Amino acid sequence: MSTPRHAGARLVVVSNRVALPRQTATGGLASALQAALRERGGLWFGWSGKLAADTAATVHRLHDANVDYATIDLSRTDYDDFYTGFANGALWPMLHYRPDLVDYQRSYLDGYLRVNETFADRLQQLITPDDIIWVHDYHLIPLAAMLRRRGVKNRIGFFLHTPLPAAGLLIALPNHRELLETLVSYDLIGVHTTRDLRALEDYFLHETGAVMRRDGRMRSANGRLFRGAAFPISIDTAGLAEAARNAGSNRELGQLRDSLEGRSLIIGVDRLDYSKGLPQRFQAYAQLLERAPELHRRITFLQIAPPSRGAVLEYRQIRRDLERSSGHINGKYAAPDWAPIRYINKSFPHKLLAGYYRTARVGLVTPLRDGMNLVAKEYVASQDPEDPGVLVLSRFAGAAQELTDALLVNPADTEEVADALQQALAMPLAERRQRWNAMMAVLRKNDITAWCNAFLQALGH
Ligand SMILES: O=P(O)(O)OC[C@H]1O[C@H](O[C@H]2O[C@H](CO)[C@@H](O)[C@H](O)[C@H]2O)[C@H](O)[C@@H](O)[C@@H]1O
Ligand SMILES: O=c1ccn([C@@H]2O[C@H](COP(=O)(O)OP(=O)(O)O)[C@@H](O)[C@H]2O)c(=O)[nH]1
Repeated sequence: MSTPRHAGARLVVVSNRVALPRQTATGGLASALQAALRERGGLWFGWSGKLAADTAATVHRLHDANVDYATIDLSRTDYDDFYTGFANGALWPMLHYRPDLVDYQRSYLDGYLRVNETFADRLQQLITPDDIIWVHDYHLIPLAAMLRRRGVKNRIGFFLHTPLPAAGLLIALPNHRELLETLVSYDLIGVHTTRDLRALEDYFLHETGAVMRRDGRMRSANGRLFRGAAFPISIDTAGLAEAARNAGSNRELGQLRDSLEGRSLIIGVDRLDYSKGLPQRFQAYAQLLERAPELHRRITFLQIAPPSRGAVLEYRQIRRDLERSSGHINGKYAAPDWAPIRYINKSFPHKLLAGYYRTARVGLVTPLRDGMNLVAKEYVASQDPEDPGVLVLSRFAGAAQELTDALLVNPADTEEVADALQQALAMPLAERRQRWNAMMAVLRKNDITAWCNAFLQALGH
């Protein structure tokens, strides 16, 4: 076998969201890349998460545990147009099959392109010709094209962390071709699942005039060779399992356990995002309470939902809706000594979450669409092998392609979700173990290191 070109080369990761040391990373991209980079080392370049008078006036440098960080601030206007406006007001809903929520404005697209140009300028000053560059997510689609225009010849890979809908939907995005065709400047485009890959190839072959070659690469209309492939992202499986094992002495975990007084815990952990299916999840839980009075006082549903992207209208709306709906459920079913739902708009550190997951009899993960959903994988990895809990998982999370031993549900079918909750709560130990072992085998094989190596191996060839 030939030596992959990436062997020994420095890895330069570029993403909008960067998990700076000692920050709680609420978002799968940040959690996953943090784990991948700590293992392999390299440079991580992206947004600092802060606003300043001017975009990228300074490049902030930091070194911690094998990783160099280089981050830039954004001006208020660039944050509004690039992050809130185009990336999360137009691209995110489109990529999550919600064209009805797309708020497309030319000024947002201009801001998006402007920030990508700034990323290209700053990045060019940080890289050397041997570096392998790995760009992440929908915020930075045109970055490679902009780097190529500046003469950068390095291998450049791209990974899309969201789902990719079918071409028939993508073409509803104004100027889709100008934007998406820039992807051909990458040497490799990674997506999570084979469904996303089919959509990618279909888009290029049928909408842009690219052709598929015998070796699996595509040739774009302007003659560039590039390739798409599926790499389901994963977690630090062994690390999570260890954190969950060791969480026992944590004071906050002890407080949660004491407060349960022997009740079975159902846990949900999601950014407060309309793609996560939270209103439907709350409705399914209410249906369970309605149909199974014998479960009253015997179960508690803990939903952790840190606020996210609050500058986008839909995110503020969903927050209000869920406050109403959780209040309604407690108002209707609670007793003086029992609240059926605990709903928390706060983020928790990974290590504590691992203990919470292990305490929960059921992990409830029901996004309407999700690129992968790392919470589903973290829940499984955190379980006690002797007494594992049950994962109820949406068919429309990328994770469902691998975690086929979860109880798979359609999140829009709230009766089905209520059925699955009932089944999970009553599941005998032997079946729980058998399902957990099967899922854990998948996660041991495809952990974050395997994911990172698979992508870089493919990019190196
Ligand atoms: O950076 P934010 O705007 O605060 O949002 C957090 C991240 O959300 C999305 O995460 C995705 O990546 C996960 C890992 O691949 C995946 O499991 C999940 O399904 C995706 O939703 C977004 O794609 C990231 O860019 C954001 O940083
Ligand atoms: O309070 C919280 C909530 C979430 N997360 C982490 O945020 C990530 C969420 O990733 P996922 O892929 O499930 O969804 P995303 O938010 O990226 O769409 C997971 O690693 C969670 O452990 C966290 O650390 N603290």
